[in-house]
Amino acid sequence: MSTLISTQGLSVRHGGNTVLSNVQFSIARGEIVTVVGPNGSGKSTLIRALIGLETAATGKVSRASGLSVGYVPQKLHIDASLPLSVRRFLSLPKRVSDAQADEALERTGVPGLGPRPLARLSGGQFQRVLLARALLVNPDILILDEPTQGLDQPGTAAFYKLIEEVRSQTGAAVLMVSHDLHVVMSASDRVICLNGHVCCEGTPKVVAEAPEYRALFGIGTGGAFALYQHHHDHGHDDGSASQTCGHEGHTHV
Ligand SMILES: Nc1ncnc2c1ncn2[C@@H]1O[C@H](COP(=O)(O)OP(=O)(O)OP(=O)(O)O)[C@@H](O)[C@H]1O
Repeated sequence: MSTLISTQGLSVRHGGNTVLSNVQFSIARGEIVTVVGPNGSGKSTLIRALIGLETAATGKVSRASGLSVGYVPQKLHIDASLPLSVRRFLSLPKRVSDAQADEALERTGVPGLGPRPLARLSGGQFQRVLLARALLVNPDILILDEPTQGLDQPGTAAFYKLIEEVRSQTGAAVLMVSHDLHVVMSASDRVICLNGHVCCEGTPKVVAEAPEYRALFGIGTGGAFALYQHHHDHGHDDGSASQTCGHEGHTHV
């Protein structure tokens, strides 16, 4: 398996706070990996570090040479008065032909939106346009930070189906941050549960059964209460080392 991006002992600080500590991460061609974790657990920071938007305090990030990344950020505020059409937006920052733009919009299920003002799209249409723009760089890896934010359940399910289609058509790896736990569990090859460090990771099944995951997300008998009292002295089925999982009073999502 060829690794596209990896980190070795990555720590990131914001001000005096260590937001990520000692993260080992890697993603290979064609994999769908999802990062889950409570609010403020460092998910966006990890994503941003992977694409070079955050500086490592310790450790490092390695990217395959010539890697093409299609990135959909968590937030993109579009001024409602900005007279920017979908078509023009798709040509930022790099110009694309009408044929390429049409194909990308077709592929993401929103054909014909080109002339529409970007600021007046629905949430679901906007996410699909963002995905179309990310696909235009012919990515080796698509990185999506909470791509279904604000979408209803059918919209969310349709979006993940689309992501899977893109993966099977292009072979691109997909790295997502998500709060849609149920969908994550069915749509990902691998799940990483983050809480300032990697609490647990593995196949969706392994993670769903991991005590750290269940505690963080309030699943099972202990629920949210277990957040404050559970222990992490256990081994993992996948042979990875035991980890300690510190909590700073996060509530579950
Ligand atoms: N630029 C910054 N300056 C200072 N602190 C920051 C900055 N960016 C993030 N942080 C802090 O780092 C921590 C992790 O933030 P991050 O956005 O990575 O979390 P997250 O897991 O993506 O959260 P959410 O689920 O709420 O989107 C938070 O405590 C946040 O306040």
